[in-house]
Amino acid sequence: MIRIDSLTKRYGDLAAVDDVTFTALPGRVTGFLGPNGAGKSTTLRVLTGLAVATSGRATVLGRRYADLPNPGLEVGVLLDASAQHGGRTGRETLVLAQRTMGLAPARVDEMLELVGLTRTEGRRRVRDYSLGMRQRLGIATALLGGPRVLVLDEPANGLDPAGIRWMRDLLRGFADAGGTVLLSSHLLAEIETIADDIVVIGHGRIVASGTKSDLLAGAGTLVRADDGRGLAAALVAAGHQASLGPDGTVLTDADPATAGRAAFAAGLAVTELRAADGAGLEEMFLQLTADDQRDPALARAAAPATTSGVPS
Ligand SMILES: Nc1ncnc2c1ncn2[C@@H]1O[C@H](COP(=O)(O)OP(=O)(O)OP(=O)(O)O)[C@@H](O)[C@H]1O
Repeated sequence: MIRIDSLTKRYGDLAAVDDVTFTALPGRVTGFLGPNGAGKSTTLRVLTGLAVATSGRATVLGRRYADLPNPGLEVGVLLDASAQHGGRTGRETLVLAQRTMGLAPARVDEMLELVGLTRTEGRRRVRDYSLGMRQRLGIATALLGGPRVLVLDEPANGLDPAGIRWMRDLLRGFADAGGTVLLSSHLLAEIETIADDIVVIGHGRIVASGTKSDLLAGAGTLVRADDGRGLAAALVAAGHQASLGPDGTVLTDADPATAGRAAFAAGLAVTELRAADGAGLEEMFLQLTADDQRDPALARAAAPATTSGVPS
């Protein structure tokens, strides 16, 4: 289990992470979702002891990362696949980690095989690896010590579609076997296909979190009319929460039939009406995390779908 508790990390005046609290549970894949600069990497860096928190606490399996005697045996970490030493071969990279962790040498070849790097590729220098191959090597290093927890920052970067499917299956299997997976991404679609629980961060703050199904179920209804502003006002006047998105669609917490009736009562012709589902989640993600598009009404509309943390 991973616990992030009232975590704040400041760089001068900037609160890169601002009072963030959430939990990643065993047996589940938790997606940590946010746009560029939202504070995902900073949170993961504090969690893995690479940055010091200004306040609050981050623990893995009940302890701070720095207090784990042989961390690689407890938690596998991949924060930046391109940061691996370019002058070493993939195999050497794994051998070094294997010796540092005090593992049997056979683990190296097992891991190369597991991540789909051939013997020939294992003998090539990392500087000659594609980004996708570096991700695979990074995942091999993370899994080497047989940890119960995985922390991955944008692990799908550089992977081709088959690679993404491979990684998804690998992480699913890891969680199904009782492991805890926390992975970050700025891509909703990626998180949506892989995660059981989703934590959305924007401008250093958690803006929504819960199970994926809760977030999807609470995504509401998307309605469009020629007069979007009038439509949003009519829905609010009828007692619903509604917000006008940048593309003219209105996201409301009313069900589709109720939203359609409210528009009809206001004399507005509806040109599109559907359950928001994933589109609603995307809309919510975009609006809750982008300063210039943020709309307090939408934040309120999203509120019933959110919880203070991933349910335990
Ligand atoms: N060492 C640092 N010094 C100063 N500011 C920093 C430092 N590290 C991160 N920041 C700032 O903190 C904020 C959060 O950055 P962070 O890298 O955590 O975002 P992110 O969500 O991981 O983004 P991305 O998806 O682009 O990787 C950004 O405004 C970034 O510029």
